[in-house]
Amino acid sequence: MTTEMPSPASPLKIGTRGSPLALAQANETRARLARAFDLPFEAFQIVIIKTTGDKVLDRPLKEIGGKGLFTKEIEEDMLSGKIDIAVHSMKDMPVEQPPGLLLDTYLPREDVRDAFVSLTHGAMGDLEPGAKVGTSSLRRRAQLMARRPDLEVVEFRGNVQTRMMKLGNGVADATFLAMAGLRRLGMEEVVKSAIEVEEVLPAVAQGAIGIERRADDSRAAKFLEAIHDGPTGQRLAAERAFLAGLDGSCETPIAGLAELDGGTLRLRGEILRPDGSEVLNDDRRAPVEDGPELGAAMAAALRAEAGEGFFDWISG
Ligand SMILES: NCc1[nH]cc(CCC(=O)O)c1CC(=O)O
Repeated sequence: MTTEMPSPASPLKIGTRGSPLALAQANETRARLARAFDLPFEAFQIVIIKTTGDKVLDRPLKEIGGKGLFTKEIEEDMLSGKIDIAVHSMKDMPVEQPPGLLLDTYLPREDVRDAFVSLTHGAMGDLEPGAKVGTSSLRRRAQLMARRPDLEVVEFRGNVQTRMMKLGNGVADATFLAMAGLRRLGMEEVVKSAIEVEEVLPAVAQGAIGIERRADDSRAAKFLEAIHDGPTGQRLAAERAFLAGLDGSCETPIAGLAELDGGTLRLRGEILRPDGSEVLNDDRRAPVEDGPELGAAMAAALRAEAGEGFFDWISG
């Protein structure tokens, strides 16, 4: 079977959420595809899909609950053929995909660090006791409370523009955002300081863009193979195995980062009680091809160290 080339008359359809960050990521994917195959941009069509997570803005995500809040509608449209591929922030993706879909293509990873963002303070250390930090991330909340129990955490949702407005209105004195997202939005100027991973370990898969497709779509497979970044894939294999081994989702305060050092993969992992009162860390190395085993082994070790109560507390 020869692969039909996408053309402006018969484009490859790229599904995405409509947020500014999601659109920037979809456009980056489109540009990379067009460049790799020397095709016009119009051979790749961006299709915006509204998800439950986009519709419900007035409640914390953990209250709305359920996996795939930002992906269900997109995956349904892919299975029904309305779109061919979908672009996602890997940080937000469940470790397993629905039957018939594959998520195994990654663009080169951006900066993995969190950024300290504030209109009034330069770094976390400048915040006076009682200062308010806005975040809706359980990981960032727990990490902050572990380091600075004297600060107040306030619930903070919405896109980057909304969060900057809330800082301006005094809802919070500071917030944490991923460097990667701010870079992709061209908004790096709001960053007061980048937080090194030794200080705050980022979320699993932070800074990585993944592209999903139907398992039986050979045309999509051929196109995605050309833009896949192997090293990012090796790193995410370890990180996502770690998350899977902890039954982790966006509802669990877990951090993890894999890095390549020649033929060696270094994985750092962290689990926290939601109130930051206990933090468990691990740091291990393995050959690059053993990422899944490395992640699973670290998850098992931290699970054993934490004991049952640690996780009951998380889900309770
Ligand atoms: N959960 C929201 C989300 N998902 C991906 C990013 C940023 C881009 C990335 O980490 O790849 C963000 C915002 C943030 O954490 O600042």
